[in-house]
Amino acid sequence: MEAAGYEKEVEVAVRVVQMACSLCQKVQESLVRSPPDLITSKDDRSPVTVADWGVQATVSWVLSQSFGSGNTSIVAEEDDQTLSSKDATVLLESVVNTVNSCLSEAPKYGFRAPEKELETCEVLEAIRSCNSTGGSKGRFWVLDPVDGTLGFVRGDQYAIALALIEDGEVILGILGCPNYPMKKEWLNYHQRYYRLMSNLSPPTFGSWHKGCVMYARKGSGKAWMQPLVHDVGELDLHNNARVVRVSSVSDPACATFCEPVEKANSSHSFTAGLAQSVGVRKQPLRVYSMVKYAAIARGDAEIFMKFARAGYKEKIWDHAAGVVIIQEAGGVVTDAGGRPLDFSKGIYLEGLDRGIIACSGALLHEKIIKAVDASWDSSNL
Ligand SMILES: Nc1ncnc2c1ncn2[C@@H]1O[C@H](COP(=O)(O)OS(=O)(=O)O)[C@@H](OP(=O)(O)O)[C@H]1O
Ligand SMILES: [Mg+2]
Ligand SMILES: [Mg+2]
Ligand SMILES: [Mg+2]
Repeated sequence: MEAAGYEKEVEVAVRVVQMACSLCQKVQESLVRSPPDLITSKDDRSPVTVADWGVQATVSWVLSQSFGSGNTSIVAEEDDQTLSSKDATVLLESVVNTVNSCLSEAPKYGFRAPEKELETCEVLEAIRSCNSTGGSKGRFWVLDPVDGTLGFVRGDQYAIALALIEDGEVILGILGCPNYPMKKEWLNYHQRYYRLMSNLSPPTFGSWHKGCVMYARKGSGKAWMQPLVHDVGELDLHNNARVVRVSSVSDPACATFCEPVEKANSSHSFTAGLAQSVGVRKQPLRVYSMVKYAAIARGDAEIFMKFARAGYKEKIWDHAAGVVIIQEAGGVVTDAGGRPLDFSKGIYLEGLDRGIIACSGALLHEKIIKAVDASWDSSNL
């Protein structure tokens, strides 16, 4: 990434996301092998795991160390409520161990490890301190420690998403995609491999570069991708990252659209109607997490649509990193009314018109927006 400010922020953020990817790979490996007292449910019945809390604590601790705790404001998905309750001692112990094991490897990622292992109260404090509520003034980080937790617990795709917002604008976005290989052709190999995982214990697990980290700075006109790394020598952003670009396909007949796996998160029937009306012929690519944004940014798919049920309010951590990466890779992201997503109104994307549409180019985007208008009134959304 060329020198134009935010060098330290980019370096630190990419490296801490790399570190978080490694944490998640280890937890996912243990979940797939021996399910699961490391998973629990939140009040809305969505899953949360040792990895969600572990990543949040680790990223919070590293950002505070790197920029000073007084200068580090973080909006993040998880809180410490469940973990602090009396009957969560085993879970909490597991989170603390996971965080300490991850931080002991900090030097591999160019950070200083803590002088001694973090105490339970320090881990809880690191999680709790991510309590910014965002807004239109000043600087804050936005973190989704594990996006697509459902995919994560199912041994499938998930992402670690970190963004920096200043005065309501997303300035940096980093997406760690531990199961999304540098080349999409490697995906099949990976999926076959994972299905076998519960019976096999391959000695090389974790040592092959089966994931990637993507990142972009607003206004740079470039988005980058780096393989997952396991040593400080491989971290060099100049030598070990390559520019990614959106697809040049603009004919809907040749385009692929992606959407959430779960019908509960986005109406599959509505998007199927839209796809048909604009002439998209291929089957939708249903992928967990912000890996969908990564897929558009690097040209593996052309369209991403999400239409949540009425009343659901999208959260900023589910989109901030992905939006800037797609935009800098040459794509377009708006709500269904064609307006930019507004990250300046707190933790929710307030005022979002119906749904989210991300496309590799303006032509496809315009077609989808028109199709939404044409079919919205007869939809049940
Ligand atoms: N009802 C409803 N509608 C829409 N969106 C919801 C809903 N409930 C949750 N969420 C948020 O969706 C995030 C996961 O989105 P995905 O695109 O990965 O969905 S899916 O799992 O592929 O179906 C998921 O992110 P994580 O919690 O980080 O996994 C949630 O923030
Ligand atoms: Mg969640
Ligand atoms: Mg999420
Ligand atoms: Mg999450």
